[in-house]
Amino acid sequence: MSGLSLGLKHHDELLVRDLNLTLERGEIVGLVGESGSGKTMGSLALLGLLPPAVEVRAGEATLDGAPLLAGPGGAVHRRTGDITMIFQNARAALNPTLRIGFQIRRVLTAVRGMPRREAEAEALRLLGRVGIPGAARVAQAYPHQLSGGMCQRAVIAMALAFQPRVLIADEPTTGLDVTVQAQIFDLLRDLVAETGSSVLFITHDLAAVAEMCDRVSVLFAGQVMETAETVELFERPRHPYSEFLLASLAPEAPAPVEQGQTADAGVVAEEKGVDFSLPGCRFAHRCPHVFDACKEFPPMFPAGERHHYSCFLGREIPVVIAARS
Ligand SMILES: Nc1ncnc2c1ncn2[C@@H]1O[C@H](COP(=O)(O)OP(=O)(O)OP(=O)(O)O)[C@@H](O)[C@H]1O
Repeated sequence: MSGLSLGLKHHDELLVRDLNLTLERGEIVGLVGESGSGKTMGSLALLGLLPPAVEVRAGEATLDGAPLLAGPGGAVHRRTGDITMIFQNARAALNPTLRIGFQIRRVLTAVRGMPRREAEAEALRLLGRVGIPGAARVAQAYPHQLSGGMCQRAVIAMALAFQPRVLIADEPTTGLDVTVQAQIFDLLRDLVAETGSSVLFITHDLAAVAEMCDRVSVLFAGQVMETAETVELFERPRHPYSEFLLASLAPEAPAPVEQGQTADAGVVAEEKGVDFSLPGCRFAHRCPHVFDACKEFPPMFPAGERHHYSCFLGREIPVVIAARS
């Protein structure tokens, strides 16, 4: 995905600005950011499922070289199931009036054209594959009869039924207890290794990124602040916002508190103070290093082969900006 910009219809401001994202086969890429930073809208654009008030202003996306999204207007061309998404509240993603097994079987017959008998057996195999004990019994159950963790496993089984090339996992373990969370992480990692699908892992939790992701993009108020391999980001962050997030992860260091914001062990809080109509860096109002250059929108500067960051700090200030200030 390159240069994706999203805006509210009839408004000039951009909700997401110039989002670039690449997923290699079998790779888990994290999109981390606080509530409202645009993680979900960015992925919904790929699915052609943006809410009516939100539109694609610019950007393109391809899937295995084939065009997927061509903005503005954002026409989406994809085969059903090429990209599937799992959400935080798995129970809500399931139809409460239909048995689990039927819901998975329906995908297999409708999307993959499997005969009914074969689909029945495959649905049970998938339920077993995602670690559901007693798959035959669970296939007969309704969603309300399952725990939250079991519902998420069933939703992952349904996602697998599509044989997706890309799985978007939007906060898939929020609300689940830590043991179940760890099991779901293990499951997703195993599935990626097994199927070669790619995962776009959306989260507000940097610790989850450390555990799950090969690479990560850090989003703040619709602007990508930094993108790097996960280890590189943790060891050599270049953006002040990434540094701020990482500092909040360190157990011995009290989280930096800036202008009323608190950070809780790498879990990013909700951002409320951004004026989306201003042209400059969106983190400027919270940045301890803010200077004149930040009135302009910072491009992505390279810090390594797969490491880029959007900040003028430590950079030559472009002549055009120096002249204005
Ligand atoms: N249905 C909608 N119609 C119009 N604007 C929306 C809608 N849903 C979200 N937005 C706006 O789009 C922006 C990005 O929201 P988005 O849901 O993508 O953030 P997010 O990072 O996924 O947050 P969260 O972690 O809370 O899900 C926000 O400014 C939000 O107010």
